[in-house]
Amino acid sequence: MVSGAAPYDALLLVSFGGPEKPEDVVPFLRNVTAGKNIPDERLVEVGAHYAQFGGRSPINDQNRDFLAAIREDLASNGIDLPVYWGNRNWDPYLVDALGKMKADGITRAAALFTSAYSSYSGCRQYREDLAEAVSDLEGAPRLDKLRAYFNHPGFVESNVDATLAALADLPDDVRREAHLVFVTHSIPEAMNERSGPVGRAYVHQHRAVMDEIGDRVREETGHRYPSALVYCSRSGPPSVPWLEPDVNDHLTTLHNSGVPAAVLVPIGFVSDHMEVIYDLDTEAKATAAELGMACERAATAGVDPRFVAMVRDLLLERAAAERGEDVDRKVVGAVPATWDVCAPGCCANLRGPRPALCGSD
Ligand SMILES: CC1=C(CCC(=O)O)c2cc3nc(cc4[nH]c(cc5[nH]c(cc1n2)c(C)c5CCC(=O)O)c(CCC(=O)O)c4C)C(CCC(=O)O)=C3C
Ligand SMILES: [Fe+2]
Repeated sequence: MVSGAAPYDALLLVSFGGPEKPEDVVPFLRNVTAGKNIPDERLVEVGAHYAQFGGRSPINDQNRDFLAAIREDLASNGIDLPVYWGNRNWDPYLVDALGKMKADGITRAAALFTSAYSSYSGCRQYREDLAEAVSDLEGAPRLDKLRAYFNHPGFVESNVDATLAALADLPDDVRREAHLVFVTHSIPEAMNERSGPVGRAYVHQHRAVMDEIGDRVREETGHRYPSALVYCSRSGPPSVPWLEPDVNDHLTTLHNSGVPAAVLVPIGFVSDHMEVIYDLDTEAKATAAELGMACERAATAGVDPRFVAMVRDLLLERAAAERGEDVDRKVVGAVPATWDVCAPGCCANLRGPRPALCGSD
C-alpha cells in the first residue's frame, strides 16, 4: 500500500508525562530532576502545586484527548496509521511505547514532540531520552522527529483566536488599555544561548510568534495591543540566571504604570499543563487580583481542530520530503520553517554530550 504517510508506518507522540495520583508526585519529581541542580525548597514548592490539584497533573489526560483527536483526524482523511504515545518522565514511558511498536512490527515512525520550540529542554533532551529508550531494544523502529512547529499556522491561528476570545472576556471599559502578556517556561540564560543550531532560538522563536499574533490581533480588532514576552516556572539556584521577567513581576510593573488589564497568552505551552493551571490560573491570577487588574488567560492550542490538523500536515510534509519530493512547508511570521534533522550541537546539552536520535550528530 502506498499512502501519503509512506515511508512511515506509525506516528509517535512524545511528551513529558505527569503524576496521576498523590503517590506519583515525589517519584515523578525525582525522574524530572535526576542529575539537575534543583534546590530541595523548589521541589517542595512544586510538589505542593501538584498536591493542590489532588496529586494529578492535567498533562496525561490532555495527551489522551490529543491522541484521540489525532487518530480521528487521520482516519477521516484516509490515513490508516497507528498512533503511539510515550513520555520522558512518567508512565507510559518512551521505552514501553517503543517496545510495543517493535512488537507490532513498526519499522519507521515519525515523532511529534509536545513542545513547539527549540531548546535543550524542549528538543534535545527528548532526543537523548529516545536514544536511551532504544539502546536496549534490538530492532527498534527508526524515528524521525517532526520539525518544531511554533510558526505553523495551525498552532499560531489557534493562539490568535484564543487571544481574541480572552480580550472579549475583559470588561468593556478596560479592554482598549489592556496589554498582551505572552508567557513561556523560563529556562537558564545559558540554555537559551545554546538553543537551536546557532543559539538563542528559544527566545527568537517565541518573539516571532508573539509578533505574528500581535499583527493578526490588530488586523481583527483595529488596535495594536502593547505586548511583552515574560516567563514562568523558574527553578534552579538563585545564583544561576534564568530568562526574566517573571510573569508576576511583569503584572506588577504594568500596574505601577497604570495599565488596568492584561491577557495572559501561554504561547510556550501546547495544552493546559500544570504551569498553566498553577503558575498562570492560580498564581498570576491572584497577583492580578491583588493589584486590582482585570486579567484573562487565553486558551492553549489543546485539541483545536487546526492544531490537530497541523499534526497531519507535518507528518505528510516530512513523509513527502523523505520520499524525495518537493514540499510546501507551511509557516507564518518572520522565521522560516525549521530544519528536519538537528545539526551537530543543536540545542547543546550543557552538561556534556549524550547520544541523541533524530539528528546528524
Ligand atoms: C522549556 C521547558 C518546557 C517546555 C517544553 C516541553 O513541554 O517539554 C518544560 C515543560 C514541562 N515541565 C514540566 C514539569 C517540570 N519541569 C521542571 C524543571 C524544568 N523545566 C525546564 C524547562 C522546560 N520544561 C527546566 C530548564 C527545568 C529545570 C530542570 C531541568 O533542567 O530539566 C520540573 C522540576 C521542578 C521545577 O524545577 O519546577 C518539573 C516538575 C512539565 C509537566 C507539567 C505538568 O505536570 O503538567 C512540562 C510539560
Ligand atoms: Fe519544566
